[in-house]
Amino acid sequence: MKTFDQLFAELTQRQTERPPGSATVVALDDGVHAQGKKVVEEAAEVWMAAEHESADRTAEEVSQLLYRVQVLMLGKGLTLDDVYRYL
Ligand SMILES: N=c1c2ncn([C@@H]3O[C@H](COP(=O)(O)OP(=O)(O)OP(=O)(O)O)[C@@H](O)[C@H]3O)c2ncn1[C@@H]1O[C@H](COP(=O)(O)O)[C@@H](O)[C@H]1O
Repeated sequence: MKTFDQLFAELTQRQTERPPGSATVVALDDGVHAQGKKVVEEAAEVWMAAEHESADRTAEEVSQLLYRVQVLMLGKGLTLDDVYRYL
């Protein structure tokens, strides 16, 4: 189990260290256009799960959306503080 901030720290490390076999490294190399499409795709899956599936399936889709949002943030060069200052 990990928090949003812990996942972001882990993905930041992936971006810096670029270990082989990392899905995040591949997603970052795909660029912001592909990263944005993944955000939209996962957002739609969250919506569909919320309307038609269980709470647990919805939670799983939300976790994937959070992951995709973090990848896009890293792709765009954003930090957590860049976002948190608007909350
Ligand atoms: N939380 C995630 C995570 N969520 C999603 N994904 C990636 O997203 C893929 C699924 O996306 P798809 O668009 O193919 O999903 P889909 O076909 O819509 O699948 P469903 O939504 O139908 O399940 C997975 O196979 C992973 O590659 C993730 N990849 C990595 N993480 C975490 O990120 C960290 C770093 O991972 P690595 O970079 O792989 O080391 C680790 O803590 C991982 O647990």
